[in-house]
Amino acid sequence: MKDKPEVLVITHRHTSLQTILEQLEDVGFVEHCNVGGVLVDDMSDKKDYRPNLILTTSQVVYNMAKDFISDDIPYIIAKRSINFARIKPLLSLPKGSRIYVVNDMKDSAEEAIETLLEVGIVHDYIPYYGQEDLDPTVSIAITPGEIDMVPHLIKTKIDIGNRLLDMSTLYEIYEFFGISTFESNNQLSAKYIQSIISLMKELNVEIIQSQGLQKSIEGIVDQIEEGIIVYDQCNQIISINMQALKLLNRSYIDLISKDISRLPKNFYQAFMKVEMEKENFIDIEDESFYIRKRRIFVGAKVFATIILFDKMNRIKSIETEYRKKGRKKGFVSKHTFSDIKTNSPEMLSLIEKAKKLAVSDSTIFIYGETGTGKEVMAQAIHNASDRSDGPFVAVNLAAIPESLVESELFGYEKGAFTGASQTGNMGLFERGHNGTVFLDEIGDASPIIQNRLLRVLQEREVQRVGGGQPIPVEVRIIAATNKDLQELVKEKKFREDLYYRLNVLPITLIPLRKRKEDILLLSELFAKEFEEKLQRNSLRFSQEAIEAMLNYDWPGNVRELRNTIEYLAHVCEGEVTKEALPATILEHQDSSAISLKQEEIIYNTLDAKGFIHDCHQILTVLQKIGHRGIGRMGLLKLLKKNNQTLSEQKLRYRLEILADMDLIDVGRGRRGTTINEKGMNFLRYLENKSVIT
Ligand SMILES: Nc1ncnc2c1ncn2[C@@H]1O[C@H](COP(=O)(O)OP(=O)(O)OP(=O)(O)O)[C@@H](O)[C@H]1O
Repeated sequence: MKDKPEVLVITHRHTSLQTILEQLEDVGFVEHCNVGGVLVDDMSDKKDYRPNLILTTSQVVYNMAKDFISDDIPYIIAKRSINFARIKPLLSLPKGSRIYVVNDMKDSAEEAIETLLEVGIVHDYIPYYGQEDLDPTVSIAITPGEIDMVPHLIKTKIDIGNRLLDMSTLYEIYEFFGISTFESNNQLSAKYIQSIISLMKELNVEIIQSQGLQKSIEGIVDQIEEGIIVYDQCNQIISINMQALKLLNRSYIDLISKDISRLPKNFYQAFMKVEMEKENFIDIEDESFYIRKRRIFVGAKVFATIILFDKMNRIKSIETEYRKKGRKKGFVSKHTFSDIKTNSPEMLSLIEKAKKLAVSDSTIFIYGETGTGKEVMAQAIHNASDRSDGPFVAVNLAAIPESLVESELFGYEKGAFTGASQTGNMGLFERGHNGTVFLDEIGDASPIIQNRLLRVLQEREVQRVGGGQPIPVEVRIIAATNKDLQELVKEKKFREDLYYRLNVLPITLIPLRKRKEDILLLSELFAKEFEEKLQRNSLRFSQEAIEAMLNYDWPGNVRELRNTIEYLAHVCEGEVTKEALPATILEHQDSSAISLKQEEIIYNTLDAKGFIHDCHQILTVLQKIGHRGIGRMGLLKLLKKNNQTLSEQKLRYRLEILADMDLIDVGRGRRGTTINEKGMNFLRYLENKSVIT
């Protein structure tokens, strides 16, 4: 069995620790993680604390614990809420009383006051944490579990018990480990709603409302953007959020604690007839709605029902936005391996490897920083494979909203909802049949998407929304990401089993800063492209501009370089000076990197033009001639003797470049051309570089 991740709870007080551990057990969290606890005062440097997550009750406690735990362990500071079941005595206190709130530390006493105020129990609170001076006019004290600390003189002592982790903290912990809070064996939501119910039972609803207690309960459901209604097994509405009230055009008082049949008739009928756990699309009063209904179980017993609903046009506008962002590419791939321009030996050997992998049918996993050409590579692989006649379907997983995943990836049956096409709609996997599906930004897939993808990869079939037979799909998967998936797996944010299914044939693209030779090559290529597009004069990069571009890190890689050149093609006439470069490049000159040697810059410039070999020959001849110098025709002859056949025009152009770079001095009249000191240094550099033959 796989080891469960570990959570270490660190508190100051024993009772808090006990309460939190019990609560984590109650909500079923211990099924997912091993939970341990320690009092901060008991921590020792003899022990090696290495949990996956630390949960502490305050920043102060975390700071105290820091001596014994490594900085890189993530931590959550718990927000704690009052135990609703224990607050009854507070409701009968005279309004505006002066009350001590007693706790072991100033921070925790103040936090308890804040919580009391937040839930609407408003009095004149004074934090008490053991001060000597007592205010004789105060006769009431409230404490969350520290009854022994309450001064003897205080007449009325109310212990509201230890505070519980509030829902947002519980959600944060679940989210950290990528545990879906809606999984059927997960009782978090159920327990949460159960606590609301027991509160409702125990307290008179009117008192709660007058005290504003419901505020914190709704606070949570209100954060959800869809309409949400929760009703219990007696059909009583126990929670309803703002969005639902807006969609139903009703007020809170109209519906809370009322029978579910009190909802507007059309909605009530629609909610009752929709299928559980399915995407349902229904027309209500000329408007299409998306409805999803699910039961919450405690053990095997149905405990409550949640309805999530929203207008289709809001979902559609999310969809439109998504289509704009994620699906603009269509189903064809235009790039081939020859579009991947590079002079980098590592990239060239990577391309050779990719060509070999292309012919296999296995899943390919491309890792690379943003803009390094992952999609270009994926398209090239597709076009070099046996599937090149089939479709290439690109899916950007970071762009698909959760509510659309199912229908986008797997399609839907005809009539699944109003406005759906009569023939139904194919999902992206079906569209990719006999071709390639490119899953871009796979590292951004939510746990739910990850689950569904895993199922498709395992079973190689999809089922459309709205039922029907499973449809076999024959696709090759190429996945890509710029995230460290292994790290995400370690952090439990990415399913390990999915990772291994994807990471069959890995390819890692090299960032531009690690293949500086490509900066000039690609700059020249992009310059040509934009010169033609914009009908501009050809761009020439000054030596200083080149140096600055080589010294820049290009975090957006090839895409950033391309955008930069497009910008330069617009703003520069002819020469690109250093000053013309975008501010980001000038501001982020990587001063920590050893700036490139001058020879290296010259080399890169000549290499980008494909002139290295010719210039090497020219400089060698000039070196032999020495300071006497030689005219162009004489040089041409000597080069010919060395089997170097250049036309006069080509030689003239190369000499111009060498002179521009200040490697040779071109004599006027009878004085010939000579190599200068800088040229000699460069020649030595070339000779040391083994690539020159
Ligand atoms: N070697 C290359 N030669 C020419 N153009 C390239 C090369 N690599 C990338 N490009 C161009 O750079 C841009 C970014 O490439 P692409 O979209 O494939 O990157 P990506 O790694 O998929 O980016 P992201 O992670 O942001 O999705 C595109 O315009 C692409 O054509």
